[in-house]
Amino acid sequence: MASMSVKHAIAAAKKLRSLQERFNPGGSDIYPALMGDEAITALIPSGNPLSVHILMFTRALREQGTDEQYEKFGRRADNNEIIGTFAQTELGHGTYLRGLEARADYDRGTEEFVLNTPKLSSYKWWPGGLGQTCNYCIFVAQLYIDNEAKGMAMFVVQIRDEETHMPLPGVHVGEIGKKMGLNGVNNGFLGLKDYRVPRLNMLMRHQQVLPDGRFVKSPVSQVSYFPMVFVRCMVARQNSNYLAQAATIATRYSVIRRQSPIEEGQPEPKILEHLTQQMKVIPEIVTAVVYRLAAANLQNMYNETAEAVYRKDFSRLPELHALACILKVATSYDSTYGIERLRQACGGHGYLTAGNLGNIFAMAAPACTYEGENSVLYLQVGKILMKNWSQVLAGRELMPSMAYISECSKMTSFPQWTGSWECLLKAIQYACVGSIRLAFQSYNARVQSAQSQTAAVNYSGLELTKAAELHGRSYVAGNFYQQIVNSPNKHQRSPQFQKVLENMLELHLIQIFFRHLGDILRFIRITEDEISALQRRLEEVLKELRPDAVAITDAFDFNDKILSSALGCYDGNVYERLFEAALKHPLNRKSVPDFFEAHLKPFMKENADNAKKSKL
Ligand SMILES: CCCCCCCC/C=C\CCCCCCCC(=O)SCCNC(=O)CCNC(=O)[C@H](O)C(C)(C)COP(=O)(O)OP(=O)(O)OC[C@H]1O[C@@H](n2cnc3c(N)ncnc32)[C@H](O)[C@@H]1OP(=O)(O)O
Ligand SMILES: Cc1cc2nc3c(=O)[nH]c(=O)nc-3n(C[C@H](O)[C@H](O)[C@H](O)COP(=O)(O)OP(=O)(O)OC[C@H]3O[C@@H](n4cnc5c(N)ncnc54)[C@H](O)[C@@H]3O)c2cc1C
Repeated sequence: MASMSVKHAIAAAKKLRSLQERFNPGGSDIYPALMGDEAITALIPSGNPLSVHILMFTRALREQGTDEQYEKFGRRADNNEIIGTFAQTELGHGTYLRGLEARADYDRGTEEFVLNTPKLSSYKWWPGGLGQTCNYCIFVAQLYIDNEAKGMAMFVVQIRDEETHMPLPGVHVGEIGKKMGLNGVNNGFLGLKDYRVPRLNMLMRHQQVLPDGRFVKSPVSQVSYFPMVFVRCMVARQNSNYLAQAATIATRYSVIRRQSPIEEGQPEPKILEHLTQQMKVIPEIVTAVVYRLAAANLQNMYNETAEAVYRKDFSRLPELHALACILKVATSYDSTYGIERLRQACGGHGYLTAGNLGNIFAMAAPACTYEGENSVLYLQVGKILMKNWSQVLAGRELMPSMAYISECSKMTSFPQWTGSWECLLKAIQYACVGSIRLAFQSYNARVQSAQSQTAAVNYSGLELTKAAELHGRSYVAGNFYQQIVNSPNKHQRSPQFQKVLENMLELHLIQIFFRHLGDILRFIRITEDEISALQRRLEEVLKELRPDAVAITDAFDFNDKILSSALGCYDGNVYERLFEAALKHPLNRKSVPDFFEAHLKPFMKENADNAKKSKL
C-alpha cells in the first residue's frame, strides 16, 4: 500500500508542479493549495505520503528559515530534490509542546548542535512520510545552551543517504504500524543518538544561536507554532470537502433507493422522500457549504497574516490563531460525525467498502486529533475568550471576529423574539456571550481563591469548552449570514439561486438553534409556541430544499473517480455497480474456495462421522 501511495503521490506531485509552472511561475502558494485539493487526496485513497512534506516541511523552511537557509534547504525541498517531514510529536507527548523531551545541545567548540532523543518516550512518533519516504525532516527539540533550556527550536536533519536511502549513522527510523486508515502515509518513528548538525541547521529567521553561544530570543515566541496554524486552515478546508463528498454519495443514493410506501397502496418512494431521511442528509449538505465558505475566508486571512508575519508584523497572529483553532475543531468534529450519520443513512450498503464512506470517514476522523487535539484547541479558544472578556469589562475594543461579543455584552436583555434570521443568529451569539460570562465568573472565582491560572483553566474546562464551541457556531453562522444576506455579489445572483441560498441559511440557523436549544434557554426566554413555530419551519425548509438536493451536491463537482463510490455514482446505477464490485472480490474468483478441501470439508465430515458414531 505504501509503495502504491508513494507512486501515486509522486505522479500527482509532478503533475501539480507542471501546473504550478504554467499558471504561477516562480510563485509558491498555489502548489500546496493544489496539493490540498480534494482530487489529490481522493486519488490516493490510502493517504498522501507527501502531504506533510508539502504542507509543513517546505513551509517551515520558507517561513522559519533565514534567506540563506531557504537557499540551502528550502529551494531543494520546493523542487522535491529532497523530501522531508515535520517531526514534532513524540511517543510520550503530542499536545504539551513545552514537555517535549528531544534535546539539542549547542557545542560552541565545533559550532554544532548535538541532537538526542534520550528516552523511549522522546522518540519522534507519527510524522507523515517519516517511516520510509523522507530523507530529511524538521526535528523539533528543546534547545539547551550550557545545559540551560531556551525553549523549542527547529532543526533541519538529514536522516537518510540521498543516494542509497539508507538511514544515516545515529539515526533509528521506521514505520509506526497499521492504522484505522491512511495506511499509505507511512507515519514513522525517529530516534537520534548524539547526532550532530551544523549551527546553521537550526532555523533562525525568528530566533538565533550565535557562534559564541549567545541566544537571541524570538520577538514573539508563538511564531514557532506558525506551521501548525497553516495546517489547521487546510484541515478546515479538507474536512469540509470530505463532508461534501459523503453528502454527495448519500444524496445520490437516497434518490435511487426506494423503500416503504408513505401512503398505504402507493408505490415505494425514493428514501429521500421520508422526512427523517431528509433530516439526515440535507443538513449535512448545507453544513458542507457553510464550512467551505468559512474555510475560504480563513484561508484569505491566513494569506494576509502570513505575509505580515514574514515582514515580522505579528499583530494579527492571535486572531488568526483563534479562528484557525475554532474552525479546525468545528470542521473536523462535524465532518467526522456527519460522515458517520451519512453512512448510516445509506443503510446496509453504507457499510460496504464499495460505497467508500468508510474510507472517507477514516480520512476525516484523525483530523480531530492531529494538528492539535480538539479539546485542547477548544481550551485554547476558551482561554482567548477569557482574555477578551477582560477587555470587554475594561471597555476596550475586540478583534473583528469577536466584535459581536462586545455588542451582546451591552444588551441588558434579549430583544423581543421575532424568529427572523437576525433573531436566530443573535440568539446563538447571545447564548455564546452568556456562556463566556459564566465561564469567566467560574474561572475568575478560582483565580481569586488562589488557584493558579492553569489550574483554574483545568477546573473551568467544561464551561470554557462550551463557550468556545458556541463561539465557533456564532462565527460560522455569522459568516454565512453575511455572505447570503449582505454580500456585495447578492445582486448578481438569480432570484432562484438566491432563494436556494436563503433556504440553506434558514436550515443552518434553525439546525444550530435546535442543537443548542439547551444552551440558548439558559439565557433567553422563548415560549413553547415559538419553538413549535421553528419546528414547522424546519420541516418546511427540508421540503423546499428536497428538490434541490441533487443539484447542490452536483455543484460540488466531484467526479466519479473522486467519489469512488458504487452508491454515489453520477449515473445512479447503484445496484449494477454494487454487483460489479462484489464480483471482483477475490472469493468470487473460484466457484469452490481453497479452504473447502483444506478446512471446511474435513470439519463437516468429522462432525458427520461423530454424529454417526453417537447414533450407533
Ligand atoms: C498534499 C496534501 C494533500 C492532503 C490534504 C491537505 C489538507 C490538509 C489536511 C491534512 C493533511 C495533513 C496531515 C496531518 C498532519 C498532521 C501534522 C501534525 O499533527 S504536526 C503536530 C501538531 N501538534 C500540535 O498541534 C500540538 C498542539 N499543542 C500546541 O499547539 C501547544 O502546545 C498549545 C497551544 C496547546 C499550548 O501552547 P503553550 O504551552 O505555549 O501554552 P499557552 O499558554 O496555551 O500558549 C501561550 C500563548 O501562545 C498562544 N498560542 C498558542 N498557539 C499559538 C499559535 N499556533 N499561534 C499563535 N499563538 C499561539 C496562546 O494563545 C497564548 O497566548 P497568550 O500568551 O495568552 O497571549
Ligand atoms: C494521522 C496522524 C498524523 C499525524 N501526523 C503528524 C506529523 O506529521 N507530525 C507530528 O509531529 N505529529 C503528527 N501527528 C501527531 C498529532 O499531532 C498528535 O497526535 C496530536 O497533537 C495529539 O497529541 P497526543 O497524541 O499526544 O494526544 P494527547 O495529548 O495525549 O491526548 C489524549 C487525551 O488527553 C487530553 N488532553 C491532553 N492534554 C490536555 C490538556 N492540556 N487539557 C485537557 N485535556 C488534555 C486530550 O484532549 C485527549 O483526550 C499525527 C497524528 C495522527 C493521528
